[in-house]
Amino acid sequence: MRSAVPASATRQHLRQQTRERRRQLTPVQQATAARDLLEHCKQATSIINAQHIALYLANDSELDTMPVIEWLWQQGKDVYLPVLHPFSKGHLLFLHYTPTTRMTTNRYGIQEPALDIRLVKPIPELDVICTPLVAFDNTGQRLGMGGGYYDRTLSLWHREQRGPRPVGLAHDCQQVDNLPFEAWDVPLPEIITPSYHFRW
Ligand SMILES: Nc1nc2c(c(=O)[nH]1)N(C=O)[C@@H](CNc1ccc(C(=O)N[C@@H](CCC(=O)O)C(=O)O)cc1)CN2
Ligand SMILES: Nc1ncnc2c1ncn2[C@@H]1O[C@H](COP(=O)(O)OP(=O)(O)OP(=O)(O)O)[C@@H](O)[C@H]1O
Repeated sequence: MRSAVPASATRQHLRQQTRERRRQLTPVQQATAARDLLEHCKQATSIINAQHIALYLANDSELDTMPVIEWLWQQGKDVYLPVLHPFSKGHLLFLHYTPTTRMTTNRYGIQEPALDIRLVKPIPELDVICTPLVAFDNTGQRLGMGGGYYDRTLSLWHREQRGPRPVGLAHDCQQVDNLPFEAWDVPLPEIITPSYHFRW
């Protein structure tokens, strides 16, 4: 008989497993992955047609987005980064990011723009939100770091398929067979990895 393992325990276990796999990538593999990601992004209509694009700065062996960000700047696109909301727990703000933006380190050790109200972009005005993730499956289900930050950010998309379009970015080794998901988990309409552009 199968014993009942709570979904939360399985999710936690999957998080640990895929984060560990990602950490095994060598610096050369990371650099190659970042370059291959850029090549896919250059072909992605969702990105080509967007002007206001949110990305993230890599942390904990996540796929490095810096080559994509530099290419977007060259294309004259506006790039935004997530900032932990100063008082609305579990929510993100998105701030304009340029080569001269003043940066700070948030409570998770991730680099983010220093809070400046003038740089805040209301979420509905973003065209695309490139989301970090810890694991994904072959239906576009996504498992994040566990804070629910992106699930909240993408709730409009989830409910009504409007607002900024989410595009997941991940290493190939973050794909898993079966992701147990919860009602609030937002399935992604596309995920770009170094080797493939998934669309659902
Ligand atoms: N690069 C990047 N930026 C991002 C995210 C992300 O996944 N990647 N986020 C996506 O939501 C938000 C931050 N969310 C996070 C949620 C939980 C933990 C976390 O549990 N970190 C520690 C343990 C706690 C701690 O150090 O205080 C860990 O690494 O285990 C980190 C980030 C916003 N910025
Ligand atoms: N739209 C939402 N509104 C309110 N609470 C939410 C919402 N989405 C998620 N949550 C809460 O956030 C918590 C963390 O969710 P979950 O474990 O799915 O995060 P995650 O997808 O791994 O993280 P992230 O989205 O930050 O990358 C859950 O306890 C859930 O109740």
